[in-house]
Amino acid sequence: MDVPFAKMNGLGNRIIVADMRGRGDSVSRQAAVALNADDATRFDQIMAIHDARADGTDHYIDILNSDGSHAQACGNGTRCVVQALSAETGKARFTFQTPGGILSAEEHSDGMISVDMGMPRFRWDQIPLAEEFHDTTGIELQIGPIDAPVLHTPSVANIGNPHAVFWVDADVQTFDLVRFGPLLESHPIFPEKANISIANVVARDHLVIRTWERGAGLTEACGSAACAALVCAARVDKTDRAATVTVPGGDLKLEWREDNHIIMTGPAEWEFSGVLDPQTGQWRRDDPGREAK
Ligand SMILES: N[C@@H](CCC[C@H](N)C(=O)O)C(=O)O
Repeated sequence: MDVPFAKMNGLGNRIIVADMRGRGDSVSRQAAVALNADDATRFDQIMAIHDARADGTDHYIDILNSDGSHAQACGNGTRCVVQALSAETGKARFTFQTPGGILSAEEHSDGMISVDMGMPRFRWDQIPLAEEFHDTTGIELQIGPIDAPVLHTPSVANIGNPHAVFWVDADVQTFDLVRFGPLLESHPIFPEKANISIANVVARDHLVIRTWERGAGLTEACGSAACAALVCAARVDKTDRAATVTVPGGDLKLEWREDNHIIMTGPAEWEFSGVLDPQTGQWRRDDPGREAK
């Protein structure tokens, strides 16, 4: 039976929110391939809303990357889920169980949405890495010629999902992330692969990043990568604990609170709604009158 869905985005991170409540299945890999084959529904992540599976939570959220792999966290996608559920219920606060843990989120009166992305983890076996590194603020990894690496010594963090952040003092757009990203994403040092970001600290309260996402490739925004860049910078005093992180799609406001929780605030945008078959990916619009603004 078909399910309602919304095509949305979080600063250009292409999100499909699928309403799987009341069903025992999730969106199939076949459906993901079919949706990605259509320009209108091509996505970076699918956020599948399921009935709650843990006390004190509103829903379980399953996260699918565009290559069919499952992710543990999706900051931009979580904001889209909040906006969709808030429009349906009139509620502003939600608690979700995700594969990466329990997330709380709130939609503010100005439409911005804050997500508590939980606490970062920095131990080598929490990222995870394939070998022991005592100092994860900069691990031995580089790309390019041995004597003149293009990118090297990344910081690593787990934000529910694994991240590597390479620091540069140049425009992040000038690095060939399309070439380097897939090589680094699947580097043997990352047994669960990794999201690869290039980060430029432009001020103590402002970073600019660009991300090659695990399982999705180059995206306009990656919320968990923005969180990784901030905490990796702040833990070595490159920045303060609160900063704006600029991604190609726009700005996110982040705060790494003293209680070790990371709060990410940003927008979500509805594009169109429809219904889809979660097994085949066949879909149709159901609300032609309510086109994106
Ligand atoms: N775009 C997401 C991250 C989605 C998951 C990531 N590709 C992974 O597999 O770890 C975000 O906004 O956090």
